[in-house]
Amino acid sequence: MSSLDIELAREQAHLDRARAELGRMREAAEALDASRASDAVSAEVLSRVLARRILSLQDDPRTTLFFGRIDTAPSPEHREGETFHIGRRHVSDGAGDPLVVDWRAPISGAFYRASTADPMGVVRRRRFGVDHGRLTALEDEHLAAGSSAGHSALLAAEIERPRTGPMRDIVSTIQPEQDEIVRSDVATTICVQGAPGTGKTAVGLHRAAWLLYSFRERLDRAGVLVVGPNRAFLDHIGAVLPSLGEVRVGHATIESLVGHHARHRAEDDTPAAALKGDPRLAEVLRRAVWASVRRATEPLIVPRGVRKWRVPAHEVQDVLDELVARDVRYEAARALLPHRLAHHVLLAMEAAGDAPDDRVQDAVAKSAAVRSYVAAVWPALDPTAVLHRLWSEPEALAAAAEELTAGEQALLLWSRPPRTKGAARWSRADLVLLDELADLLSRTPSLGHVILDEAQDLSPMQLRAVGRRCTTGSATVLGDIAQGTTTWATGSWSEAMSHLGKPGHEMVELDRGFRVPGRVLDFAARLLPHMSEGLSAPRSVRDNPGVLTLLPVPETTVADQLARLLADRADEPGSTGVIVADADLDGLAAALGARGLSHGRLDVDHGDDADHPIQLVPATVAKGLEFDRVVVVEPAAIAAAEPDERTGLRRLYVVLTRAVSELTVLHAEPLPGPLQ
Ligand SMILES: Nc1ncnc2c1ncn2[C@@H]1O[C@H](COP(=O)(O)OP(=O)(O)OP(=O)(O)O)[C@@H](O)[C@H]1O
Repeated sequence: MSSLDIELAREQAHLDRARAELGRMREAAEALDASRASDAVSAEVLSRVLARRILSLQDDPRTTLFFGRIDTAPSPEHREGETFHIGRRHVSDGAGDPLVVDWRAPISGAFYRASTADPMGVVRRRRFGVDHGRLTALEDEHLAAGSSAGHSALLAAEIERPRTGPMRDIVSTIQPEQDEIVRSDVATTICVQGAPGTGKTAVGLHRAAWLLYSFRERLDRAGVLVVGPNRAFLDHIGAVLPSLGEVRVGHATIESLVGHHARHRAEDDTPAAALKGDPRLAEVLRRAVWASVRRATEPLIVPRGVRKWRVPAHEVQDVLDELVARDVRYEAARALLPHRLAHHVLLAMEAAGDAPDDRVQDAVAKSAAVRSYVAAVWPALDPTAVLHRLWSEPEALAAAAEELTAGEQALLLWSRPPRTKGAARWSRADLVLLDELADLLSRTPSLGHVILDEAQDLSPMQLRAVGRRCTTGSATVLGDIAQGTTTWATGSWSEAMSHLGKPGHEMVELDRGFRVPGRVLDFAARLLPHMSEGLSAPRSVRDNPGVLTLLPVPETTVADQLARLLADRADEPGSTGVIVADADLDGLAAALGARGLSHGRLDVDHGDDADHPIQLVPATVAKGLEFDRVVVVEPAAIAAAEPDERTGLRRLYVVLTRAVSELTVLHAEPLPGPLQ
């Protein structure tokens, strides 16, 4: 046996012991009896906590309990130094001593960040190779000052591994620059700009897991939410947090976030959609809501018994003015109004020599006279009624929209207004405005933390919708200006962050690409100078330079060529994505079906499906996804489907950067200029 084998056997013995102790921890949790709690409610809570704990103590035989280890330098307390095994969860022995420490524990930070330049008290970092739950290899890095940083074959193998099925966690190979983001303080809002495949999504998800571990009580209560561009993307990333033991993080698209006020049943044309996303609309809506508070022109008259009490209109107006000037929501102020008015009635009673008490004030506040007066001067509103009026009545819109030109107002008005708010066909952009209105009426509750992915595509009004869900919490905002494919995509992060309501954020850039191999990335980067100014070309850290094939074919043979290409690769491991202009998807799906090629479809509401190694992907759904092999069919058609040239090239940049090992570009039309 070599010394390496002996060491590996020792580590395997440690793993076996850790597994046994995890079993003991699970049995101990199973033996706890929730029914012993002092009352039924506590018993219910306790049994839920126990069930969760038992679940978290399950051992997954496919993985090991640890993937790394650090040895610390000797210290006065530990003359031999200490050893920590780093894994997905904490495991301790019967005496409470740790056998495995959670990757999120403070001590584990050194596993990810220690370097020869700054060893952080670590003398050796060990990584393990793993196969089917057993240790198969180990690799040591000596970090004592002066030694040179080595190349990690295990790290490289992890980065190079073929991709199948949904996204996996990267917990064993988080890079130092990524770890800094993951472990940023809970109060910090971070914006991460990064080229395709630099690990933004991975970092955001690991940050969520780290935050929940480090601030469990606060964040469990307040909630953590991941917001992504579409369902296919959420399905692609949806397994990462559960695999890290975090099952209580919500995942939402912008549409699902704002979609509870009404259903989306219509599409705006691009200029109207862009205008509805414009931040000036926030002021228009605010004015429309507060314009509903009328002037008090009549006195308030409250009959009680044989007497009638009177509050003059100017006194009522003072009450209204005071409530409007307070920084509270419309409905909250409305709820205060009856008592304020009743107070003035009481003052009138006292002035007349009566001595009314609190019960009288309550009764007056609830009286029919006060209620109908309040309904007249401060009417109850609902978001759909306000927006229905704005889009139907030119005068109402003009009164609220002084910052919009007449032409802009005309864009917003319905040509044939629906008779009632219930009959309105709301667009996606309308739903965001309805959400803004709902918040003007009653404050949206804030979550503890929001992870916002592909944030570059959000309109200012959408950013506000996300921002109001983390007013008292913090956010991690991930995106790439170069991948902005909406006409309202942001050109500046500081602007986007101010719409989100987080101007005091930290800005970080990731520039090491883990997905796309060098050849493919260089090809896609040719588009950059034609898309936006000042975007630096991304760098691939992949060992594999990748395969890039440009395949011009006669138009009539595109489907045949594609079918042949896919059939040739059918036995190779890993996933294949065929990315095609949305309008061509049905035709191509039928053509592949007719040629006997089984495939899945990643339409907007259909995520990763491991049963189908070949997926047909509409170009507008490809963002954020990745496949081992990608075939991009007819780039010119993909670019031409967008409303302008710049957006077309950006869409192309997104689809060309989805491949992990091989990109084939199949085209009958000439390639767009920069790619020729
Ligand atoms: N430290 C790492 N170790 C191993 N793999 C990594 C690491 N960081 C990122 N990856 C892998 O690189 C790929 C790209 O990561 P991710 O999807 O998070 O990038 P992204 O920046 O969000 O890309 P895009 O902008 O295209 O959406 C994923 O397969 C991810 O697992």
